[in-house]
Amino acid sequence: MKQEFTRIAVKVGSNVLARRDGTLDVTRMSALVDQIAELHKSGVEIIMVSSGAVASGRSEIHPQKKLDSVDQRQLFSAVGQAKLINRYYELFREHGIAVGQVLTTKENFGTRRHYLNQKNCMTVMLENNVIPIVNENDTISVSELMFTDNDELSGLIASMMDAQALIILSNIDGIYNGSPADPNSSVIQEIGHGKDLSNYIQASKSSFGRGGMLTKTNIARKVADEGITVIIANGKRDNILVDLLHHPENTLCTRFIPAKEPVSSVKKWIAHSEGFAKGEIHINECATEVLNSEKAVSILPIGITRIEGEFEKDDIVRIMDFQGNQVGVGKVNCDSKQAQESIGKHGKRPVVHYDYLYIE
Ligand SMILES: Nc1ncnc2c1ncn2[C@@H]1O[C@H](COP(=O)(O)OP(=O)(O)O)[C@@H](O)[C@H]1O
Ligand SMILES: N[C@@H](CCC(=O)OP(=O)(O)O)C(=O)O
Repeated sequence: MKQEFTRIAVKVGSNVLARRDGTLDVTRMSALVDQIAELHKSGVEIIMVSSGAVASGRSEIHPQKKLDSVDQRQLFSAVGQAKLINRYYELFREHGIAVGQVLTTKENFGTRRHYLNQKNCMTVMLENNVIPIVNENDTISVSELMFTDNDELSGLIASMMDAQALIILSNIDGIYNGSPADPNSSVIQEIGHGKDLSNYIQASKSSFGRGGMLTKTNIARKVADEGITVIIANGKRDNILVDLLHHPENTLCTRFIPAKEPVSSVKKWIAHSEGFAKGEIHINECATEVLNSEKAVSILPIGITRIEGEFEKDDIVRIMDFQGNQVGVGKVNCDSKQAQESIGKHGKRPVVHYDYLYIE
């Protein structure tokens, strides 16, 4: 059978893997592993992003004294990740498939070198038929160092690995056009570019989830804008992964339609690096207009009105329009002092070159 996708990233949410009481649902894990093994054998390269470390550690350890939330997360994830990966390892081994663990942190996406090291690691794993199983290193990523949740991480991974599709498995069939609890609401099957979903999304999340549907939606949009199909589906449904790939038209899910224009890999990195921005470049009205047009333009000193923050050459900065709204992210060609000195001048080199500029 001809496959629509030959490289996919699959994110499995905590609540897909955890039972109501927080213990690891090994039956569900085993069913997902069977499906991934089937797809792998049919030639699809798969990168898994699996949550579940904290959830699986919680049921294993019962601390004597009350722990604060950071201590709890560190303790549960240290124990739970070992248990989780061990289960995956054994389950995939029954199919004769090798898996490897990749634990990462937000910091590892901040510099291009770390980014490329991670990419290389997962590329060599795929080349050797090893399935990478990625999770955040929850033992050391605490408070502001954390990803919003693993949806954010899965978006970064899909983009970094040039996946054709990102499948986000949660405990719900997709994005509903109202409260999922309301019998009158139904799953939105296709979401095109620029559709505002904010009215539909409730703040509620599942018992073990971290980010909720809002982060899923924001990430999905961004990733789809980079040319990657994003699918949100129910990981608790039997055979869901195989059905999504082999019978997409008959399988309930929400599908974000990808942008047609491919985005370069450097731009993909920049698009996801906003969290590392060191400063801001404010541009005038004319520069804002050109930037919003279809033209490929760089940020030139003549269009800059103000520089905020201190940055070095190659750092990431936010691009702000004349009304103070963020319009993009870019990698700077000079440090903040040089940028400051060049403001408003003609005939100078771009402060952010088009190749290193991502417009939102
Ligand atoms: N419009 C909506 N459609 C679907 N789910 C929604 C919507 N609004 C809020 N949600 C909630 O988002 C939850 C999924 O997000 P989350 O708990 O973070 O899952 P995960 O652990 O899989 O990442 C659903 O279980 C649901 O309660
Ligand atoms: N890294 C955490 C995942 C936390 C998280 O983001 O969970 P989810 O919202 O279910 O994707 C863990 O493994 O427990």
